[in-house]
Amino acid sequence: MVKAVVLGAAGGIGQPLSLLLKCNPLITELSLYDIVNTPGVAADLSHIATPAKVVGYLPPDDGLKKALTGAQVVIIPAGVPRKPGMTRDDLFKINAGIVEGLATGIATVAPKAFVLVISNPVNSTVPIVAEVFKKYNVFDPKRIFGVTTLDVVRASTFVAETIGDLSKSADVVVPVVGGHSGVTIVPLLSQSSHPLPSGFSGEKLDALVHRIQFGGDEVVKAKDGAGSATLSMAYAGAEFAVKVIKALNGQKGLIAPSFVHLSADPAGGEALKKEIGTDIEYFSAPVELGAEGVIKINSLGKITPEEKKLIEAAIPELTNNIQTGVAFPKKSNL
Ligand SMILES: NC(=O)c1ccc[n+]([C@@H]2O[C@H](COP(=O)([O-])OP(=O)(O)OC[C@H]3O[C@@H](n4cnc5c(N)ncnc54)[C@H](O)[C@@H]3O)[C@@H](O)[C@H]2O)c1
Ligand SMILES: O=C(O)C[C@H](O)C(=O)O
Repeated sequence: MVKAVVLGAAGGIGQPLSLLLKCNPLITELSLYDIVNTPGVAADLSHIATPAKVVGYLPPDDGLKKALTGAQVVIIPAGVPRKPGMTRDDLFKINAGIVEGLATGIATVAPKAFVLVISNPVNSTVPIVAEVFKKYNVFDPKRIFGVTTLDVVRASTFVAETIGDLSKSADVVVPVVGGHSGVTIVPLLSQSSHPLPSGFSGEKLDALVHRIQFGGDEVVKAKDGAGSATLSMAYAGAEFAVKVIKALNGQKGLIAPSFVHLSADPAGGEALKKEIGTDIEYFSAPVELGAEGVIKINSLGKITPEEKKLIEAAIPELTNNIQTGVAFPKKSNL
């Protein structure tokens, strides 16, 4: 019996994500919350012949509280998306307050739930959720995840394209670490389960790294003002959520990169901090999942000098994004 909740469920990501969750038989209750349209989305999904009972909630009559009551997994795709010319950081002004409000709801109603943050800028919104949870004395770093799975999905697809065999894309595994925006996205292509063609180096390799780092821009540009990635994000979000739910149900050996507070690791993430050469608070790294959340944060493994440079280049922006997120709830009156 698993109750999953989508906050922002009527949006571009929220609807297809809710569809994929409704299709997963591991979920028995699916609550959809948004400031608009959730009764319709829920009625529509509720006709699908799968186990989950779907209910839609709106803000009046304690809708958020009702949606969250008894939740084990809460996924947050609420917030505004980018338009061409914007960075993810440009979304902070609006999305920080939205995420803070929703995090307050979770901290007070379902403080033990696993929280999966999709709303951008992820490098800052995850620290906002953590700070709100600290405010309410319910912070458990093992249960708060920034969803960076879309970067992993893109890396698999683009590597399969490079190899010239898209049929392999679902099998290609490439760890992507760091954060979720531009240069903070660091694909460890040297660890790809499917090696790149021989001689694939220099400018070609740089171009592939760049495409993974800035894959979001491709979609924003193509959508031409109508938003950013929604369908691929729903796919990626459902993939990560299902892994978390399987771990919650006792399945062992599940590992996925996620942007987490490094104190989620029993050893405080000290080994990872040494590997990346900095005392940063949050980082996306492969985490081992268990019934209580993060069991441990894995080592990045053997990385090339070029990948080390990419990590070094990621740290200043990442540090800045994290500080912006950490500072936000302290300044707010919520
Ligand atoms: N982590 C990632 O990899 C990733 C990928 C794609 C998009 N995103 C981010 O996800 C967010 C959502 O993108 P989208 O395309 O679905 O946007 P969208 O505008 O289509 O949908 C957002 C939804 O959030 C709802 N919402 C706004 N305020 C709310 C509140 N206070 N409570 C509940 N719901 C609220 C809106 O009503 C809307 O339905 C954006 O911030 C986007 O940048 C992240
Ligand atoms: O690019 C965006 O703004 C959305 C998302 O973060 C993405 O990577 O597609």
